[in-house]
Amino acid sequence: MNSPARLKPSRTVDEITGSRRLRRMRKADWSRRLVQENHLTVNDLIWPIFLVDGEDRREEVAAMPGVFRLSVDLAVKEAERAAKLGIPALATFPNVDLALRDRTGSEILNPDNLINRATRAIKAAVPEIGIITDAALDPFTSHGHDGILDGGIIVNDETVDQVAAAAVLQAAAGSDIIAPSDMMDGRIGAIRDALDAAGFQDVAIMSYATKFSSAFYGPYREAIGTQGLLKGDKKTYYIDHANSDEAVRETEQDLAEGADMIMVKPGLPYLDIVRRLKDEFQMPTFAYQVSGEYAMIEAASANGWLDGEKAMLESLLAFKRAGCDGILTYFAPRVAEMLKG
Ligand SMILES: NCC(=O)CCC(=O)O
Ligand SMILES: [Mg+2]
Repeated sequence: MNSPARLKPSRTVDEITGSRRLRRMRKADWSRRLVQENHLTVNDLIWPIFLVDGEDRREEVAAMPGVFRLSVDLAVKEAERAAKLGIPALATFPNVDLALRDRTGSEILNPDNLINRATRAIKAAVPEIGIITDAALDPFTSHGHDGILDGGIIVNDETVDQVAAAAVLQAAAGSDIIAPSDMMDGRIGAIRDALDAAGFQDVAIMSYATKFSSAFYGPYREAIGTQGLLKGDKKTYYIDHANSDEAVRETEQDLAEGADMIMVKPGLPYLDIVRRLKDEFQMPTFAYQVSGEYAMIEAASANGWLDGEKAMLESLLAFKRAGCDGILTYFAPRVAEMLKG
């Protein structure tokens, strides 16, 4: 019989590899640590947190076990914890009272809206932590879209005006980085102009340069309460997930308009985009490990189908390997605890 095991190879492994045996450096923990190329540290973490009105309120997001909507007082406590853990920055996302949502998302222009109140409270209590705010309309609109809806169309330019005005209010509340997630054309330049005109030259912009139309945002929509509201999809403004050149064009434009940092979203299924953008632009590059990615790891882990902790760490290190300078991740406090201990 011609069993493969019995075939005599014509060359030895040393002949085949030229004695370059790559397993040599993998033989022990110490040698693996010595040649490890990428590392995850607490400095790589941005923690997205969800906000809700009220006091002493802490509601778990059903599709995101371990993730909570927090009233501002509790968000301040979590910010204190994050700062103690060494997490550099938080990104806040509000679940706005339904009564305050309307067709144009006008509540985003309230200087005392949930985001701005949270920013002020956190900055007052924990000035050393960075605050990143999203100047996007979706938590504020009655239809869950990221723009002003007019005759069935998400109108670009009116949305940009409103987002730029909201960015100034967020900066005035103490936000350090404005991170607009809506993908309207021209928003980065408009926000930069508006911030500069208002004297906020030092407030940075992290562009959601490449936000793809994706099924992985599902649990987030539950978290901010837009899942029942959203009609249709966001394909007229988010990037088609079939495209990669388009992501380069979007990023080029946002950088030309004044973005200080760029972000890719979702994360893990889009590492090719991360690598491409890092190679092309050499800018501070981030990825958002979104709600659906978190939920997948958590669900599989809860079922005993994979080791959740290991999968979490592996996924985060993969972002570093792909070229990320940092990751927005709901795992941030858990990872920070682990890295500390
Ligand atoms: N503007 C922020 C998001 O859309 C987050 C999406 C997610 O975590 O699924
Ligand atoms: Mg763009």
